[in-house]
Amino acid sequence: MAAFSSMHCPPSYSSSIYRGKDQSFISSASPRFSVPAKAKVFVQSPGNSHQNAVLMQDGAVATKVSLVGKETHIEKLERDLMSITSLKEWDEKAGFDINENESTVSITVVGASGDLAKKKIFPALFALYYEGCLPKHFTIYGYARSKMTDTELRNMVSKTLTCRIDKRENCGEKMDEFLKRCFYHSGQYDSEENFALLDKKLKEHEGGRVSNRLFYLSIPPNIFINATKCASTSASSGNGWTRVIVEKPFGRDSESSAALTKALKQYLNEDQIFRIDHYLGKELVENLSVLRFSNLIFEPLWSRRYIRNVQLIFSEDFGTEGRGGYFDHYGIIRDIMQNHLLQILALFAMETPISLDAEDIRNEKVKVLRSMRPLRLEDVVIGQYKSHTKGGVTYPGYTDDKTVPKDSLTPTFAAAALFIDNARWDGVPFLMKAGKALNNKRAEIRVQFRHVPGNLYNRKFGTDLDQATNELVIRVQPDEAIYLKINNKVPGLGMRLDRSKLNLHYAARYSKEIPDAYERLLLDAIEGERRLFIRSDELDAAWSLFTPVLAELEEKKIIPEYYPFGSRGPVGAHYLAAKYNVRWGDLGVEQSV
Ligand SMILES: NC(=O)C1=CN([C@@H]2O[C@H](COP(=O)(O)OP(=O)(O)OC[C@H]3O[C@@H](n4cnc5c(N)ncnc54)[C@H](OP(=O)(O)O)[C@@H]3O)[C@@H](O)[C@H]2O)C=CC1
Ligand SMILES: O=C1O[C@H](COP(=O)(O)O)[C@@H](O)[C@H](O)[C@H]1O
Repeated sequence: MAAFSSMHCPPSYSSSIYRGKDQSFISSASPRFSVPAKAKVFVQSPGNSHQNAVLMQDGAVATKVSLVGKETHIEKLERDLMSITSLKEWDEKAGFDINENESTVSITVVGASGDLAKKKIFPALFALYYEGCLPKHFTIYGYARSKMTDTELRNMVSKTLTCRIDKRENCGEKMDEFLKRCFYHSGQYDSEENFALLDKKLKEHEGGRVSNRLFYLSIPPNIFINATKCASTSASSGNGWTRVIVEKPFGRDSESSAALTKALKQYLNEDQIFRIDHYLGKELVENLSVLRFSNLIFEPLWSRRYIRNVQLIFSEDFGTEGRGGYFDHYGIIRDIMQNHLLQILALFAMETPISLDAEDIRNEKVKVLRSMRPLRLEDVVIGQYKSHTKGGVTYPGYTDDKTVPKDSLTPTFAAAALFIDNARWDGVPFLMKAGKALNNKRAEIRVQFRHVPGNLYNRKFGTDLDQATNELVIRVQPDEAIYLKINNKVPGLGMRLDRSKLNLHYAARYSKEIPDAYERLLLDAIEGERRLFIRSDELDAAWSLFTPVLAELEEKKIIPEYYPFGSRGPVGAHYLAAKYNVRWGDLGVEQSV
């Protein structure tokens, strides 16, 4: 059967076959098949009246699936292969064996000695292993310049691995098994020879099987291109797929991003590039589309007709902590808004995609981004945290970080008002707020609905109608929840109203621990599922919204509003919201639910 199928790690769309374009069907199972690069078509579901064909593009599985008989979709397929109705027959005709014993996946973490690798990537890979989501034959290689033996890597990695709260059974044993599959190769990021040596080692582990290779570039952006070049020229798979996960930042403006894309495409096809935005892998971000498109009650309200404003809020209660050198070159707008918050906005605001196919979803996201007005300077407020002493403890200011220039104007906080000029969202402010060293850590989406016209109960709310507005809150983290604030009669003989919450609190509703975003994204990359990765045109559209204002902020040397470490951030954010008749929803007294 399929190399990576497992009862424990269903892909996002597993066990469902759903309708795509022109009555075509998209099979969830398809991306799980590891098919050699030369394959053109693969027909599955023998005996099923909806025979599915999976088109291959440059060695990657594209989930465009057609009903047999729909000539428009199958014209391009090779006729002799069209008649194939079983895996066995495919193997015989195509001359490949895709039995799971015959294929491998090698995952190379480039920059394995770094912060992200330790904090997120290795733990996510272990979680996938624990859940039985990695293929039978897999090998993990750490690659970096630091000198380390396999044992030293294993020691380093072992300190970062944790067991799930709800799944501790055999966890220690599983860790040992996992660590035995981890190896290390020391090399320079710009050395084809060093990557060729890695290739040799990978081949030894692959033992002549079809080799699929995933490179995770967990390195500073200035070395992305060299590492891609070397990995692609000296360590690509000869008979399977090769994919590269690229971490953000994808440039620092339209021009540098386009240059990065161009350079990457010298060595890789777009289909091989997996630009990661880990917010897309977060449970509640993934759930956004489910909430909208599989509940009748939300989609009809999802427009300027009923929604007054949308707020996308990110805050952290710690500073740049050791990442000041990186951060100072980028700032909060590039670090959080241009990617994480904008991606959420696009998913939130997009039209219904034709299907759940990656390209259909990404097409809709691009349309939203292209319908947006570039951000204007007058719609942005920036801030920077300064040192603050509280309870006898002194918290450092941003420029106290030794890697940050003393006169840095880099924003660690920003608020912005964005607009989508399309029929659905015309005039609705989308407010973003992102900051470090604030009073709490959270990420949420707040949807404030319009006032009820001619509300019979207006008198009960006094003059502040905002108090009575319905608000839908999607709390992405921490303590995931979706709740809707409604007006309700307080039980009793009188007529007193209060605001109550219809509350879906994940910890109370689901006993299962929520997987880390990196787990989902790594699994998707292994399976060739691109839905949660950023396509180059999305990236271009995202940069064109922010590039002009970023340039203006820098050219005009706009001074950020200073705010104390641990505070609620600059007051300018309130004025910006007030300009559009909005009040930030996170500032009211709101008990955690
Ligand atoms: N850390 C995080 O929380 C997040 C990081 N990212 C992105 O992920 C990527 C990796 O991040 P992170 O792990 O923090 O990065 P690190 O700064 O920890 O760098 C990773 C590794 O790259 C090597 N390296 C560092 N600087 C240089 C340099 N100037 N020249 C050559 N090699 C260098 C080092 O390995 P060695 O010296 O052994 O070769 C280091 O261990 C970056 O692109 C970052 O922007 C994205 C989101 C969050
Ligand atoms: O991409 C980034 O994200 C982290 C926040 O991620 P989270 O999953 O912990 O919310 C942020 O700290 C970092 O500055 C940024 O580069």
